[in-house]
Amino acid sequence: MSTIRIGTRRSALATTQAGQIADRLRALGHDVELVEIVTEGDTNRAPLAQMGGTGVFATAIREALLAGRIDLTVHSLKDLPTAPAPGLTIAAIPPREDPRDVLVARDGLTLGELPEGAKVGTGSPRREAQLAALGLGLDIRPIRGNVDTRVGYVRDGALDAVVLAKAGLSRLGRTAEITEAIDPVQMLPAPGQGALALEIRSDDAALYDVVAAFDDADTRAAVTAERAVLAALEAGCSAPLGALAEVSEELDGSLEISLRAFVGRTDGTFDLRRSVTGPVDRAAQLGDELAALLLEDGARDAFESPNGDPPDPAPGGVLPATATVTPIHPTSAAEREQ
Ligand SMILES: NCc1[nH]cc(CCC(=O)O)c1CC(=O)O
Repeated sequence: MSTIRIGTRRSALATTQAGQIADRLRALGHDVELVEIVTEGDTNRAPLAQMGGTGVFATAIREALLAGRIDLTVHSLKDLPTAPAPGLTIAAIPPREDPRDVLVARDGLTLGELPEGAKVGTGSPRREAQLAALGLGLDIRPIRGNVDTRVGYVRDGALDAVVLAKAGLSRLGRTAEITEAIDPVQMLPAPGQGALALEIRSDDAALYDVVAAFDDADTRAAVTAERAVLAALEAGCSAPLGALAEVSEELDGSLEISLRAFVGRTDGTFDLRRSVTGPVDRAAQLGDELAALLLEDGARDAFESPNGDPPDPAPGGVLPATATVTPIHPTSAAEREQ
């Protein structure tokens, strides 16, 4: 097989994730080359929520895939829109890292030890809403930037703490800076957090056969359930929504998913948490059922700001339960943007 070109963003996290997959492919005897792709999310420093919604990071990379400039890309699944990309296939979802959010605080402090009024940085409405719901009187500050920049705000004293995904820190070898792994009872992660998605062109059957071996069925089932909640609520990646599915083995040997979700308001005035359980082969339906429960109990209110502004619409759609190889359907750039 010819050289496998892996497209990656320039950030430390993106190149590390792509590099780890490159290493695994090389260990199987393949030639691999990393190709850097610049995305709008990398060049525009505006808050992501203001930058045209879902898929800021994914769009440019997917265009490079469809154009044949690269053969494979490694997405952070939580940054990937739920709408399927015509002509592309998620060939593998490898075993997930710890999906939890973590606190990096000054002086080794935990959430409970932070003083009232402590400045906590996050650019995520989901994290902001769940921090606010704790009722600790924290002063939540909007921040953006890569992992190094965000941790830097604590190190240089600008902030008392920041909240980050544990998976990002562990992939960068920086777990020593974590001062608390936040219990999902307090903070549910983003759908797909800690998982990677390996995407290829749908007609690249040879590469599919190589990459599909990296797929982990339990992780795929879990993130399918989580992303179904996101899609059914038409929430988009910047909504104050958290979801976590955990797969466990029952006494009879069958595999069960336990799925929890949160929707809230960033000011903490709305906080709704519900859960469902069921067999792994019903992952997507469980997500739909949980979304229906949340809607029944007023989830729509969470996505409307207190001044009554309607939420940003986002396209629906769920990740396929199993990857399929389908021929490319030519699509316009406008359709791919969705
Ligand atoms: N939105 C940025 C982003 N995308 C994926 C990760 C971390 C790794 C992961 O969740 O897979 C991060 C950093 C963070 O949220 O702290």
